[in-house]
Amino acid sequence: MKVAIAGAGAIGSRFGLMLSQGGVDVTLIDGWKEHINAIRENGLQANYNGKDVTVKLPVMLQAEVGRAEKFDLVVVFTKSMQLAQMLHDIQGVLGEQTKVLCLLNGLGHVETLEKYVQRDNIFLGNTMWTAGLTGPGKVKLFGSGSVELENVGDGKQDDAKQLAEFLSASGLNASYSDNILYSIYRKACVNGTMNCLTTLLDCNMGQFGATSTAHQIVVTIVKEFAAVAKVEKIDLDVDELIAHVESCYDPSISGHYPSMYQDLIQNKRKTEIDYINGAISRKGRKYGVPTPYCDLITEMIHAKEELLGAK
Ligand SMILES: NC(=O)C1=CN([C@@H]2O[C@H](COP(=O)(O)OP(=O)(O)OC[C@H]3O[C@@H](n4cnc5c(N)ncnc54)[C@H](OP(=O)(O)O)[C@@H]3O)[C@@H](O)[C@H]2O)C=CC1
Ligand SMILES: CC(C)(CO)C(=O)C(=O)O
Repeated sequence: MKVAIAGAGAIGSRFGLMLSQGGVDVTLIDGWKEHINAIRENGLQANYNGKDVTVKLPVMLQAEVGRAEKFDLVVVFTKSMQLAQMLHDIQGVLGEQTKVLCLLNGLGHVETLEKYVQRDNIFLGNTMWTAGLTGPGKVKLFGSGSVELENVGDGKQDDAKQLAEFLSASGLNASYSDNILYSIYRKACVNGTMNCLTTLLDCNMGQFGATSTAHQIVVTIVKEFAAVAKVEKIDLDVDELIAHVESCYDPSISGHYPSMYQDLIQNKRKTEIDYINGAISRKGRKYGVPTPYCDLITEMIHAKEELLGAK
């Protein structure tokens, strides 16, 4: 299977590396010139579970994708606000049969995907793998993770199951979910707590979890997500979700600085807050459900973006 990772930042690079080590023909596509040039010249350099590994992978600059050979599978891994542009730029390598798997954090990506990809070819999911960029062409990868995915098109369950098996063959620990909207909300609860709180408090997940107020803040935010999801007929199991969020304090991943922290604190880049807590605030307003913590967090992250001059 010929695979492209469209959006080969931190987590896209992890997937590229693991698939390549699993023997898959994988190409990285990204818009960041220095990053793509560094991988082209020196390979993708990873500190992978404490060992230095270099992997030679074909790369393409997003703006130069053109009409190269079609891929069988494209895994999109841009930031939420870059998704539409990426899908626009890679049209030339999407064939009639090309499956597009979206594992971005956040809510509302199907609407964007459907503007560029036929519904039958869209697969949606999320991942608990972690990754961090340490410079152009360089990533730090540790810990373990998982992927959950489902078909968006009717009757494409078998394709989704095969896709999960295909990813698992490279160690990505993927499974088919028959209720991916539930899983996406479940993952959004992790991002709606860990990502914004570590960013506002300038700490990693374990350090946040060790504070005396962590549990109460997590409980309140998860309850806001659950109240909004309920209006959409998705019944979140609040206790299980709190335990799931708090599994981020496990020593195997507690040292991770979430992707929002990497964006704003490390790289002074704008965040995905409007697709996470901001999405809950908007939905809450629409449905008449109060979401005071998500409202405040969204405003505070935007204020911090302004203070740090994020681009
Ligand atoms: N990192 C993680 O551990 C996880 C991330 N996710 C999700 O996956 C998606 C992708 O996230 P992630 O891989 O972290 O994103 P990254 O920020 O690492 O990469 C996304 C894009 O941002 C641009 N970019 C990143 N850093 C720089 C820089 N220093 N200078 C210039 N451009 C840069 C690049 O594209 P361009 O130049 O075109 O802007 C890159 O493709 C998001 O939805 C995220 O929430 C999900 C699970 C875990
Ligand atoms: C859950 C977590 C924190 C790591 O998978 C993540 O999704 C992120 O860093 O954005």
